[in-house]
Amino acid sequence: MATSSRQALRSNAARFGAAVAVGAAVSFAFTLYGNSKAAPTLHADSAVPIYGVPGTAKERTFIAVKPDGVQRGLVSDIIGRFERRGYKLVGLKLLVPSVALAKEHYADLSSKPFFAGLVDYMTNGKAPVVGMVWEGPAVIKQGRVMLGATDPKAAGPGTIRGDYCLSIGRNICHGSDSAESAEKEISLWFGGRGEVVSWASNNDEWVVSDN
Ligand SMILES: Nc1ncnc2c1ncn2[C@@H]1O[C@H](COP(=O)(O)OP(=O)(O)OP(=O)(O)O)[C@@H](O)[C@H]1O
Repeated sequence: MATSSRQALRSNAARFGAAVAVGAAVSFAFTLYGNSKAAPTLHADSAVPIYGVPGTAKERTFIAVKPDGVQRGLVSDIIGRFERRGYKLVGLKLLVPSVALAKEHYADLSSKPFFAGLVDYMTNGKAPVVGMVWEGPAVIKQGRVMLGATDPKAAGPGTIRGDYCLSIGRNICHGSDSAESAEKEISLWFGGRGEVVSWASNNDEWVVSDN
């Protein structure tokens, strides 16, 4: 990883740590001087940006089941794999993306010969897209590992694409490939107020604790 990326992660983590400390202090003061009801679990860490904090347990990534995955009834399998791994679902929506959204999402591929077909396949409404935000340690990198290689013919068995696909043009899913992509894509697909929900899982103690 480049030094600048490491510094960015450290500074993100430091900012997150500071936000948590402030949140804890406010919560403590509330317990002492406010009414005695426990603080709600939802939005307990509302200081976290919707795209999460890379390099921490609050790292987030954008995962999508593309129209072929929805049409083929693979949504529950893909969600199930992330849930069983221990990742936390913090955003979920079903939509036919607009042409503008698909073009912005795939902007880096705009000069490719398959771009027009890719945008049409994502937006023509023959099936919707399921957009998701998943949270947990190293979820950006591990999400890509779980999806498998972009070209399913190179994807290993046990990966989503290795198990279910044959063609690069019908590879059923998408996952952010870096912290920068995750920030861009989560903001693009889940920019609306309240569309990403921070919540405390009762499993955290059993899944993400390092003792
Ligand atoms: N040669 C190709 N022919 C047709 N479609 C392609 C081709 N290469 C890529 N695509 C489509 O464009 C998508 C984005 O390609 P990209 O190179 O960004 O790979 P990726 O980041 O692994 O894929 P994704 O962004 O979907 O996770 C691919 O998932 C695939 O659907």
